[in-house]
Amino acid sequence: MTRAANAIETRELRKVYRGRPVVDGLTLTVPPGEVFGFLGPNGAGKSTTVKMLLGLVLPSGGEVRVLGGSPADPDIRARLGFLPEQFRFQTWMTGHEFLNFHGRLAGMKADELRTRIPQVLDTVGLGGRGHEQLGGYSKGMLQRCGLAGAILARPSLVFLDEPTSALDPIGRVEVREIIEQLRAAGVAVFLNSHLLSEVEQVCDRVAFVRQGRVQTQGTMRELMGGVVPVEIRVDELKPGLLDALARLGELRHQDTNTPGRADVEVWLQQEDTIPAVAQAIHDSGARLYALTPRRPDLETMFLELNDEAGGVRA
Ligand SMILES: Nc1ncnc2c1ncn2[C@@H]1O[C@H](COP(=O)(O)OP(=O)(O)OP(=O)(O)O)[C@@H](O)[C@H]1O
Repeated sequence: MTRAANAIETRELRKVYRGRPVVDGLTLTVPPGEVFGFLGPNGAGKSTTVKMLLGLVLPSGGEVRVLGGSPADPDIRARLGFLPEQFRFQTWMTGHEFLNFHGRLAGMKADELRTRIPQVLDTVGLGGRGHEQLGGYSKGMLQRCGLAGAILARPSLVFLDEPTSALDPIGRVEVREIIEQLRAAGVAVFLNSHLLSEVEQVCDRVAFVRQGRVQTQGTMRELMGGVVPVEIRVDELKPGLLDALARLGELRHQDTNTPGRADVEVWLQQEDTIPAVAQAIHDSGARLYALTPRRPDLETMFLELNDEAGGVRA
């Protein structure tokens, strides 16, 4: 372990429920101050992993360290923030009381909370609403309040589980800005979200997990480097054209439902193959109307990985 401890380190982490491994040898490293996206299909073991990282669930095997120590250590726990996906609030409390309660549980002093609570309410866009009862908050306001609770005690590592699921587009942008601020302040963020475009915009690195194992992880650039989807529109699929395209890349989609028009999507391994695609179309005698390389995005990557693994869900 280096002196500047990683925010998260797991090695061969396992959790077995009723004889079935749901986290199955998961190895991850998240350096301090990094925004890390944790992605995977439903049932992949993401929440179970987060619970082990927070010390809420005991691993069946392997190692887990957060902020250089054990998540069971109260001093380490005091430096963790957590916004669960399904939060339950005491509806009779005001926003301010809720934060005060959580702040006291985290060991914060009354003096500090008096200045810190209005600050975090402002940060999450609830400035001036702290005196209202949570029972009267909208879903989005509750989620904002939960986020305020997660960052209240100035944690070094924050877990955000679907932090924008209840928010409108403006709220989503605001949460992204809060995540950027956390990064700038050196706080590591472990983000679990099905909104891939959101993850793409904010994360330094992502890991794809499937059936309890990390399938791939890397920076956005590393992950996106591998494949170039190209959309092609021709007047008709002349004989041999599909075969020729299949030799150049992987055919992912075709649509010949509209008379006088055929759409094909082919995934190439490298940009340099694009001229050969144009040549193959020309050689087939088809008329070319569009040849559009798409910048690969996380969604493409996600679907590709899911397909490779057989697309079976846990
Ligand atoms: N306490 C438990 N007892 C038994 N099985 C469990 C328990 N918690 C989770 N599981 C099982 O472990 C598997 C992984 O669940 P987990 O909630 O970690 O997945 P996830 O990746 O977070 O899914 P989602 O994206 O749907 O939230 C699922 O098959 C689930 O049924």
